[in-house]
Amino acid sequence: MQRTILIVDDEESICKSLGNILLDEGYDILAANSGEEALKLLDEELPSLVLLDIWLPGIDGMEVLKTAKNLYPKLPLVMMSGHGTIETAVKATKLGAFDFIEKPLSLEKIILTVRHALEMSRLEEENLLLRQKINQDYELTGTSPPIMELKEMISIVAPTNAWILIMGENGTGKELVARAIHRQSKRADKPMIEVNCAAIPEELIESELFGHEKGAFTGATEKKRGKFDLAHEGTIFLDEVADMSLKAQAKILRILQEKKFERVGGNKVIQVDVRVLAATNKDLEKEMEEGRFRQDLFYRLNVIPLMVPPLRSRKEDIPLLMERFLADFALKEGEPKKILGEDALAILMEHSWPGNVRELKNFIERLAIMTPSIVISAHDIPPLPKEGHKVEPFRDPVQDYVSGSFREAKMDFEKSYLAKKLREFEGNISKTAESIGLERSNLHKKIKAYGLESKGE
Ligand SMILES: Nc1ncnc2c1ncn2[C@@H]1O[C@H](COP(=O)(O)OP(=O)(O)OP(=O)(O)O)[C@@H](O)[C@H]1O
Repeated sequence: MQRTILIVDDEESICKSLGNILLDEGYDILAANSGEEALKLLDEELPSLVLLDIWLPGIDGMEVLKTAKNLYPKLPLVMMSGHGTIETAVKATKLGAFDFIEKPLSLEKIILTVRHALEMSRLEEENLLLRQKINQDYELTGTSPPIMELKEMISIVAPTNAWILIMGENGTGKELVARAIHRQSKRADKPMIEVNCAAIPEELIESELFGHEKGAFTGATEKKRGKFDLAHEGTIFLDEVADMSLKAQAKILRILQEKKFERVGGNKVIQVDVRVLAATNKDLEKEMEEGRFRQDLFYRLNVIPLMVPPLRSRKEDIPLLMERFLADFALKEGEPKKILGEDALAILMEHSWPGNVRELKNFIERLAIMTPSIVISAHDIPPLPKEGHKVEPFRDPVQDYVSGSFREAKMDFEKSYLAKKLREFEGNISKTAESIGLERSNLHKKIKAYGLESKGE
């Protein structure tokens, strides 16, 4: 693409000689001899870069810089001055100038700076477009009440720095939720680093998370930064957090509490500022009860819980999701988008999708590949498994009680509530009783009645 450079200098001869050199380099050139003229040309011609003298009659270079940065924040401006002091250079940089070149001008330096500035601005533009594309890929599709509620919650909690535990069955979109939170947070410009906790071997956990120095162990052929280090000022996303060994959980807990660590084989303490998001498809209450998940880690991570609903509880989203997956697939393959016939849709709406959105997405991709015609009809759909749901890690309490009596439901709720509260206070009956506003003796009776005796008492 042809780039236009605006040269602003009150000395006609500088405009001319600079202009000729840059013209030879293949750029289009505009010139202005005053600040007023420069601002007018900026408005009319939208150049790609400005070379701007500081000393100008009327509106001076610094003022032009300020106004231009205000109106066109992405425009690179390179300041030039014959009486340059460090202070003016610092001031110009603070106002957003790309660079500062002293007069007499070195032609080599000018050419290099111009190339560098234009390359930077091209990369910034490209980066922006890529980010927009990625954000689209990570958009949470759906307009059902549970998804709207989830989106609303995300918009409330994302801008805070709160730690969030995202729960839900496999394939419901927990990772998308984590990305949405990061994107809507104040840390959006910094990285979100994902850690698949289930995939890291226990013996490598420290080196993965904290990094290592060269030669720290056999195979450590070079220094490596850890995930926490890479996520500094950004977000770390601990996926499958319940699939770590207890030993690994203890290690993670320590760093989450102290927010500092040492690289393996190093002795420098590294301090990090990270926001932690975690996700799991397991029922952590049960995992804790059965001793597979540390309570202290649970309380540390679960500052705000978010539940991603299974697809079967928001079937009205299925048509929209299908449309999106068909469109994404067509774009990826460079083929025309296929259309799902009414009869085909009716069959797919019937299915319970135990693998949730991931299963639906894979199924739609397969259908798009296998169906030769543009319209996908009922006879193109292979038989769907008629199974009941997989064992669900999360219960919907209301669903569970529709067949029982009110009394049973109330007792069951009371029992889980008390068990949870007792766990929170590590089995201490006095503290639990005080916290929930119940007489100690009364709590004792209930603990006995529900068989909730804790080991400590
Ligand atoms: N609401 C949604 N809109 C669009 N795509 C979605 C939505 N929910 C999930 N997906 C897609 O479904 C797939 C699974 O989503 P994701 O990986 O976020 O699920 P998950 O809950 O983290 O799964 P797992 O527990 O197995 O790690 C991804 O390809 C994702 O893009």
